[in-house]
Amino acid sequence: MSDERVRVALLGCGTVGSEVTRVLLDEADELAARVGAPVELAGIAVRRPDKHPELPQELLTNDAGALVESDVDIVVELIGGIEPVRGWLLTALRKGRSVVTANKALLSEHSAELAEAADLSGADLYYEASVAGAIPLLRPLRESLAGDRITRVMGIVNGTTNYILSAMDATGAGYAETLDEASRLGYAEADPTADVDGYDAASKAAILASLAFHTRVTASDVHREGIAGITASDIAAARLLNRTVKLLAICERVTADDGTESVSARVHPVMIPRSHQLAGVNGAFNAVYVEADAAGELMFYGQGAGGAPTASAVLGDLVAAARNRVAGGRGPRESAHAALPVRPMGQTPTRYHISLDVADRAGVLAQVAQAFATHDVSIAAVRQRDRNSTASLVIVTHSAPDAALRATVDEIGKLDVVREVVSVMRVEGEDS
Ligand SMILES: NC(=O)c1ccc[n+]([C@@H]2O[C@H](COP(=O)([O-])OP(=O)(O)OC[C@H]3O[C@@H](n4cnc5c(N)ncnc54)[C@H](O)[C@@H]3O)[C@@H](O)[C@H]2O)c1
Ligand SMILES: N[C@@H](CCO)C(=O)O
Ligand code: NA
Repeated sequence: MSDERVRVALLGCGTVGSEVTRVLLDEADELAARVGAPVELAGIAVRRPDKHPELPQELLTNDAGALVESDVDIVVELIGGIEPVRGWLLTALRKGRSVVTANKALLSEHSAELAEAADLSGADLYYEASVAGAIPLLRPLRESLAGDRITRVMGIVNGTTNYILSAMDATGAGYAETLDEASRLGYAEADPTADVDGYDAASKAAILASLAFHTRVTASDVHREGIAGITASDIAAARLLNRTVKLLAICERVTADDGTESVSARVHPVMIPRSHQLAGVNGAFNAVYVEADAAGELMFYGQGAGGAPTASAVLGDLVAAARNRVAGGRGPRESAHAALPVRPMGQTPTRYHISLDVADRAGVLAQVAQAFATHDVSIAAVRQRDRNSTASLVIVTHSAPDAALRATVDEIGKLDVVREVVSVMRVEGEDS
């Protein structure tokens, strides 16, 4: 074992940081054996040192900037958000300190400048915990699949919304009470609207698309819809079709007829059949499918949120960065050489489920069908149920550009014969 110590600065000691601290202090010998040198916690930046009587007081500081500037080898950032963290991590990387972070908000907007700073100094930048918590997913994309051609990455990447949707589906539980419970369990972001409105999942989709397609994709490139608009009617409509509702991140390599390639990245609620493997992913669990030319279909499943699971991914990165310090060498650099354009959502092929209450009289179905024909949207299935003077129509379309599907829904909503558009949602997967 090397005598040289690997000195670690920890920024933030909340849900994830406290678990990382516990392992660093309690498992120091084990970590040293794995790294090949002692891993020393040089300091912990917290907002209020007096609020942390449980931590070794000599390690605490409220000056994260000074800790980053001090004589450390690796900075582990578990504060979250963009500023002031971005400045601290750029400083760390420029000074040659390796960075380990769980901060998807920052990476999905600023990974290019962080990667460039890391390249200039030869430091490592690791962020496995930023997507799908404990699940090893970024390392497989960056390393194991580096020789393959990935065509699709699709999955459940937000534990908070999955927890809420699972509860709504299973028990009809209310939205607010379920969100409170997700926060209490440590799944939700400091501002849970980041989860509920899909920002967190969109950040993760940007990171996944960037790695899968060797292209810089930022969160603002990702089409984003959250779950705040999901109603009991949507859940009931899904149930009638033997489907359930999940918030999915979908990243695809799209090849046009002329062979040119682009990237589509989106986050939105989706109805999937109950027989679909993602339908059985409940609570704060995440699951991500990866499709690649040679590997075929791969599935990654596990705990996507929570202090201990996320700390597992952080510590794995910390060991990797520490090993590089001891043995020399670097982890994988940013790979963005493909630089594919991002396809706008309107041009992305999707399929819709539309549930309507319509007047129960002759010619209604023809008017509704005409709206689909006008926008060149082909219908895959129609189901009608009568209720007194109203009929309920459930329509599932074939794949069409999302803009055409939206225009169809708008037009249907304006028809006199349509009493109510009960539920509109995209669908994935075939009914068995
Ligand atoms: N909780 C999870 O399940 C989870 C999972 C994956 C990734 N993440 C990410 O991990 C990071 C941390 O998440 P968390 O859940 O532990 O958040 P948290 O809010 O529990 O912890 C963040 C801590 O940082 C502290 N902090 C804020 N400003 C500070 C400053 N200037 N100096 C020092 N400390 C400061 C806060 O007081 C808080 O204790 C975020 O980027 C989050 O997105 C969290
Ligand atoms: N708030 C995030 C934490 C994990 O990144 C979630 O609910 O999935
Ligand atoms: Na992960």
